[in-house]
Amino acid sequence: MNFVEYPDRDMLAMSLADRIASDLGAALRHDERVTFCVPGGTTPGPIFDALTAVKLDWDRVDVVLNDERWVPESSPRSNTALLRQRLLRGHAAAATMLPLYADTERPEEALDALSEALRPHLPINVLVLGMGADMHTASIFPGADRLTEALAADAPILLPMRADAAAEPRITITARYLRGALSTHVVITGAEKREVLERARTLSPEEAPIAAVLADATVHWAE
Ligand SMILES: O=C(O)[C@H](O)[C@@H](O)[C@H](O)[C@H](O)COP(=O)(O)O
Repeated sequence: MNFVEYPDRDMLAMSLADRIASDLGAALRHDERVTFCVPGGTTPGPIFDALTAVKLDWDRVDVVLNDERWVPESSPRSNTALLRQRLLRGHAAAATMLPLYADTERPEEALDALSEALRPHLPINVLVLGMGADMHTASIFPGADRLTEALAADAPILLPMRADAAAEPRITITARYLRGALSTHVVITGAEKREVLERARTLSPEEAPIAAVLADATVHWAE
């Protein structure tokens, strides 16, 4: 694991956006289409804002979320809506969003269709992940109902996930396919998450799901 510390959150957002742009640019030189997988939640907004100003062949980039809350796009908790509002704008408006939500009551009903839509876009070229203070990443939560399956070496691409810490059912890319990414950046802010991340390094993925992806990751942190 590499750890990079920034003087403040603005610097983190600008520097990480540069780094992501350079990873995407390198991938675009090799591949006709490139998969860029990003977190929802509150941390990545400023990084998305910075990326919208970057000139790239965005029309060859497919963007997909790490995970989604099973809520319609009209909900303030929709990560899909966050992507539309903060990432798919400016230059990045030319990118294609791969769906991680469908208008069904339960994620189980849409699982096969969403998995098949994602399959041709794997492996992920550039992966950005967040982490919760409980050490979850994507929607792989400690204590979640399908945690062991989501961490398994033979896991499917996507799994539905329910956990006490998650307000609604979720759908998540499993650890196997997150670990398959060609470049991985974890973005965290604040003193608490830094301590939590250090502790996670000493724990198993069952206890600390973020530990499943740290080996090849660069962690980006600002107070
Ligand atoms: O849908 C989500 O919530 C995310 O994809 C999730 O994995 C997120 O990255 C962490 O929960 C951190 O969230 P914050 O950035 O809001 O702390």
